[in-house]
Amino acid sequence: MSPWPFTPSQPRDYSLPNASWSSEMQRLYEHYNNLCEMETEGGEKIKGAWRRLPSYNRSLKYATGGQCLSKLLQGKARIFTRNIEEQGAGFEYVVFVNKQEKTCVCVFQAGHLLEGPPGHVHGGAIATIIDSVTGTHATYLSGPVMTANLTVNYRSPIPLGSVVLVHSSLDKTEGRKTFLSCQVTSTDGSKMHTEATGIACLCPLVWATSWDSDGQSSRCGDGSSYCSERTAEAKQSPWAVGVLFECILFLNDQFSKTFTSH
Ligand SMILES: CCCCCCCCCCCCCC(=O)SCCNC(=O)CCNC(=O)[C@H](O)C(C)(C)COP(=O)(O)OP(=O)(O)OC[C@H]1O[C@@H](n2cnc3c(N)ncnc32)[C@H](O)[C@@H]1OP(=O)(O)O
Repeated sequence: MSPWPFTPSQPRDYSLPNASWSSEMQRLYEHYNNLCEMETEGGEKIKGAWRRLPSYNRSLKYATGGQCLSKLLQGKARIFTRNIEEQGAGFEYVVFVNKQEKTCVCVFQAGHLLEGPPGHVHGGAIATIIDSVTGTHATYLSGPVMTANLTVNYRSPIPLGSVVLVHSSLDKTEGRKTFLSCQVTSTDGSKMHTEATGIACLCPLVWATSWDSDGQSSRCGDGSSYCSERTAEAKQSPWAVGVLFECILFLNDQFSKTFTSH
């Protein structure tokens, strides 16, 4: 690892396969990944309806130029679902979105550190993956959001180590609010594990950016007019605002350390 924080490099994408993925996880990854690209009759490769979204371990890495800055400014902060170093021990997941249908699916393998009831996944961990998937989906559709409401109904326990599908769909948008429904099911769809609804609210301060139709760069999706206005603002200064925000957090952190050490 370079000691110099400004060395440009690609951030690690945690949604790519690793050795801990079970054959079922790998199979579903390949299934949805194949839907991201289609072959025409002439053998030409074209984009399919689905996109795989990258996943990083620090929020600033999603912003333009954030890879360098995150090393300097985000200190020890980590995205909750990506903070367990051991592969396969925590949240292993990959998110795909379908822009046309405004749906999203996450293939989720729950590791042994997520235990709640013996041999089964903790309810808080289930709510966490639901919040992450609906939050990611709403960000893709509307722009950077905060979860305002999440209502979860647990229908049947999820065995530790198993692979499940987390489906998120858009119910409606209303001003700054994006209403989503979510179901966690077995991979063959025969068992309902969890159902949830959520309301995501566009952030008052647009400090980060979302993915474009390739699921890669930093632009808002085709959300409401509010979102379009925000997109225009975000395009002008997406990471300048982010840097300012992060600087405030960083200085705040440093001041806190100084005061608590005396
Ligand atoms: C982003 C790029 C990075 C991507 C990383 C992706 C990977 C990670 C993804 C991880 C994702 C993880 C995600 C996370 O974990 S986010 C962390 C958990 N969430 C929070 O901490 C949010 C805390 N709450 C707030 O900050 C504010 O309350 C918000 C911002 C939500 C609204 O406060 P704000 O002062 O701005 O606006 P407002 O009060 O005028 O309300 C606006 C509208 O919303 C309606 N309303 C408000 N609350 C509720 C409610 N409870 N039920 C129903 N409706 C509600 C309200 O009536 C109004 O409606 P209307 O009057 O306009 O009709």
